[in-house]
Amino acid sequence: MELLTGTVETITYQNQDNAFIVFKLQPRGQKNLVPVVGYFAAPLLGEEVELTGEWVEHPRFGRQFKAASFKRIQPTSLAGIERYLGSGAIKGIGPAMAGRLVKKFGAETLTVIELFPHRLVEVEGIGQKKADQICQSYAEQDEMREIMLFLETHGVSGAYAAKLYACYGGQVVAILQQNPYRLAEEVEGIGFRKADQIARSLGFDANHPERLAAGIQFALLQTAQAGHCCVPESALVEEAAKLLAAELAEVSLILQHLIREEKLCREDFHGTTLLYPRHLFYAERRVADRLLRLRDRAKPVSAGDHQEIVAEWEAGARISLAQAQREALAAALAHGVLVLTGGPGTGKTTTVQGILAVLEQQGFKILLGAPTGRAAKRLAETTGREAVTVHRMLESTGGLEGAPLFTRDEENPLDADVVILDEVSMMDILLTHYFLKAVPDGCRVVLVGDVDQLPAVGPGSVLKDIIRSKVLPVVRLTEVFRQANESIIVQNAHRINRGQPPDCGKNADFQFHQIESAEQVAAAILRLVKQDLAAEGFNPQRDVQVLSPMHRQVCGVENLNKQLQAALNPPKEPDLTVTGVAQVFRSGDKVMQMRNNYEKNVFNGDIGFIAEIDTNRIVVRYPDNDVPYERSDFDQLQLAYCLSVHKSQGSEYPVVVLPIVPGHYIMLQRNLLYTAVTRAKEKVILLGTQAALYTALSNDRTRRRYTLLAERLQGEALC
Ligand SMILES: Nc1ncnc2c1ncn2[C@@H]1O[C@H](COP(=O)(O)OP(=O)(O)OP(=O)(O)O)[C@@H](O)[C@H]1O
Repeated sequence: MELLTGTVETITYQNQDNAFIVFKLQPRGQKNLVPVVGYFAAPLLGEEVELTGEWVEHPRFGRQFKAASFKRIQPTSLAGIERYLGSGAIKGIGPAMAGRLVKKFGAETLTVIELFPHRLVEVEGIGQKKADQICQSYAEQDEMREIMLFLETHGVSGAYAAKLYACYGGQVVAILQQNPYRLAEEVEGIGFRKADQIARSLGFDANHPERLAAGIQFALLQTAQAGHCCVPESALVEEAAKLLAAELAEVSLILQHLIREEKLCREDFHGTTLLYPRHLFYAERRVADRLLRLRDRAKPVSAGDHQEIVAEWEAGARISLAQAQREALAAALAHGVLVLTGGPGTGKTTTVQGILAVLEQQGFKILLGAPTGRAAKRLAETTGREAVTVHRMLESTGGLEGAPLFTRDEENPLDADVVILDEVSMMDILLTHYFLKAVPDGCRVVLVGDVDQLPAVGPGSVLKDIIRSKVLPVVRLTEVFRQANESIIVQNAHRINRGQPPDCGKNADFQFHQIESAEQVAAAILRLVKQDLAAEGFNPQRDVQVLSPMHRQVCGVENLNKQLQAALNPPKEPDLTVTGVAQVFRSGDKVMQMRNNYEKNVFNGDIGFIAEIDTNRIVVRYPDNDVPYERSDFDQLQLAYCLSVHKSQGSEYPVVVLPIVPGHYIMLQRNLLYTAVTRAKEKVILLGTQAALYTALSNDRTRRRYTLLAERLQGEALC
């Protein structure tokens, strides 16, 4: 290992994700600049650093210094001090001011800022306020430097330093030494694994109680990520013990402690102890309470026979409703809560129109919404009224994932007599909780959705649980009104839902391409999208949506995205490419927002196109707005040429293309195929093997999610 000391001249490249950095160094006492590469947080321009590393010969870039670590040394030369101060690192000092400071205080400049800041006002252009600002910013830099050094010594990339500093200020080091596991709960972007890495490097024992407690919480949240609201105690202990490589008894002991301290919640149900993360426990309880209360407290409708009101509407609208549709209208008049479910073409929209009309006739103020932007847009189109996302209805004001902030709540409820929500199969327990909190007493709630679709990505199976409970009014529409010749997609969706193979014989709007190998399927998808469908007049980017059951493998989302990007949006010269998390973005790319971002007003599943791109900034054009992303937000975006079926929920596309190959067998489920097919309006193309198709059709074992919502609604005696 060699030592190399010098001044940082330019930062050539910096990758925020893995902290890989390339910069040019002016070695002390030498004339020529030297390229340096390494894995650490970037030093500041003009900073003096001492590098430890070795000289290597890069096949393309030639001789360079590969630094294993570096230490910052305060700049000593006048030019170095000026450069450092003028680099923008210190708030209130630009290059010109840096020059004036160095001219005035010379080699003592940094000492003056640090120890005699009252002298700063001697420099032209610095008043007391500016002097205070410089002094404070310098102190912060100093603290940051200390934190970075501390983190680097413990094997954590300095990229986390800014995050930690923003959260804890100067307390970071003290907090890390006391309980680094706090980070997993308190700092966005740091999970248990990272916190554990820091803790272990700080010398925390593998069986330290804080470690075991954090591991249990982490395991519990992972079950929520898999869609459960709660988990049996024995399963949690086993999972946490495996994760922590700890004894079951040790984990169990800490778990009891956490329960006593109410860090997580417990419910005994028929001899099984179920454990909940606190927020899901309260959400589930309140959703049940609220639904029962709303069911029984609806503002009464004006006198009149409900059946007559419905019949009157039918006559006026010149429509003859099916019996179940009539029941739905009457139930909406009679009860505070109504669930309306049914597959495609069973007349849900028509029924909603009827419900709207009869309730509006009562003089009720009605709001319409859906969990995603696309679904809200569709609802607006089919009803001809304003419909918004649930987030917008609740007037979201930001907050974090899992802890959103809404203006509308029990204290400031929605101004409505009726709220109708569509695509409720996509509502998880938390969003349902926030929604119901904001519904005032006496207001009617109509929940519409297709219970056979995949459940929400988030925890719970709200729609299914409500139906299972049998204590709230539910109308299930089963009669398919669309004729076979009108929509082969609808007919086939119902066949799939019954476990029967789709009819792919004659109709070009529902095709099955028998292809044996996954590689050939991927190649056929590219050809279809780029050539065949384009030749039929479909826009490959806007009209066609490729879906996939899985992320990995040749026909998985990741690979198909890469290939479709190369085929549909190849690099243009000169074209800037920006590397996000494991993917490359280019101008014009079709991308999807991966999680709710209340501040940017863009939500999980929204799709747009990259309108502007720069190393540190991307602007995505969504249908309703342009949204800028800074580098640190890039991980919120994913290429959307191909989407997982889960992510496509609630959206519709003219054409859906779906690989269905044996390699995806874990995910080959009937409701997944059903969800994918029902996304298409005009055409469905399945590519793969008959065997894989039959596997999907015959697998209707949808994994039951652990929730007790149905039991709570039924008033089961829970502890
Ligand atoms: N009672 C009825 N009698 C005759 N036709 C009906 C009846 N109800 C609905 N339809 C017709 O059936 C078709 C499907 O109805 P609608 O759009 O309401 O169903 P949907 O469940 O919302 O379907 P999708 O989810 O596919 O949009 C429409 O053409 C509609 O006009």
